[in-house]
Amino acid sequence: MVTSAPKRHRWAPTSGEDVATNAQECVLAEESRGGAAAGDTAASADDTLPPPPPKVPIRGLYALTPDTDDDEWLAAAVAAAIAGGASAVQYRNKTADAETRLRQARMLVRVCHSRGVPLIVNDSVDMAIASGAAGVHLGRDDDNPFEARRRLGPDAIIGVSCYDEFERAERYAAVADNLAFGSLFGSSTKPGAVRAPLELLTRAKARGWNVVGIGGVDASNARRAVEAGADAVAVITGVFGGIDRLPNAVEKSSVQLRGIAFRP
Ligand SMILES: Cc1ncc(COP(=O)(O)OP(=O)(O)O)c(N)n1
Ligand SMILES: Cc1nc(C(=O)O)sc1CCOP(=O)(O)O
Ligand SMILES: [Mg+2]
Repeated sequence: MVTSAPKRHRWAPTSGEDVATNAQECVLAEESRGGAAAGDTAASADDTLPPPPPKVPIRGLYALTPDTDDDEWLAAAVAAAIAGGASAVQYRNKTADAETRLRQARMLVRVCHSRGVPLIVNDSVDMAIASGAAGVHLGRDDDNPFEARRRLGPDAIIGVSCYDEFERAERYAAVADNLAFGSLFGSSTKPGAVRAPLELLTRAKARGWNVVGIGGVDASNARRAVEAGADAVAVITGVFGGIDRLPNAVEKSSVQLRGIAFRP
């Protein structure tokens, strides 16, 4: 289901100050060097993709991308989220066509894996395989998690959406690496999403699962999710914001959220 219109970002640097952000410098410098991210913002002749980092449980800040057709902004914003402390990134785009999604997923594989951060693809095992992603996130309308494990193997990260249903978590706990509950708070990305009580996080944590909280998480409420038991908070708006959020602002929101969400 389409949940939001694609966003155009008019972030391209127009002044020296705008350029002077870590993430933009990183992407632009790598482009000018012809380095790891050079082929990331445009079609690359080099098809080699960096492999995922070794699999570890997702903890702290898990950044999910907003819908956009602006590849340059997306690469810079994701690099900024990682510079700010995101420990995993999910490529989620509910409005782009398949060609755009594959191009963007492969681009983000380069951005993320070259920085030691896993890139998870939303919804589709095929897309995860085709893009060289570290794993996939599956909801109730997506591929079956058991089939996904069979196809992707033990090293892939598989996340499963559980909404407000503890029974769903019990069904998939054996095959999933992480189980997501939400929407914890009111979400502008998914305003109609069912609300999940924080207490579900506590129950899930007590079972020893890797627990992800999602939905309307921002710096004002992330602590409640973590105190209830979330190992990680999955965030779109609270990290990437609305249209035109500059990469340095993405980095700042990531620093703040990571500081709240990461338990040493
Ligand atoms: C970490 C995480 N949790 C939940 C979701 C939602 O998945 P789903 O219900 O399949 O909805 P869409 O994201 O596909 O609209 C998620 N993507 N990631
Ligand atoms: C993608 C998604 N899944 C949800 C769930 O409840 O399963 S809530 C949600 C939206 C998350 O975006 P934001 O951080 O902008 O609220
Ligand atoms: Mg889905």
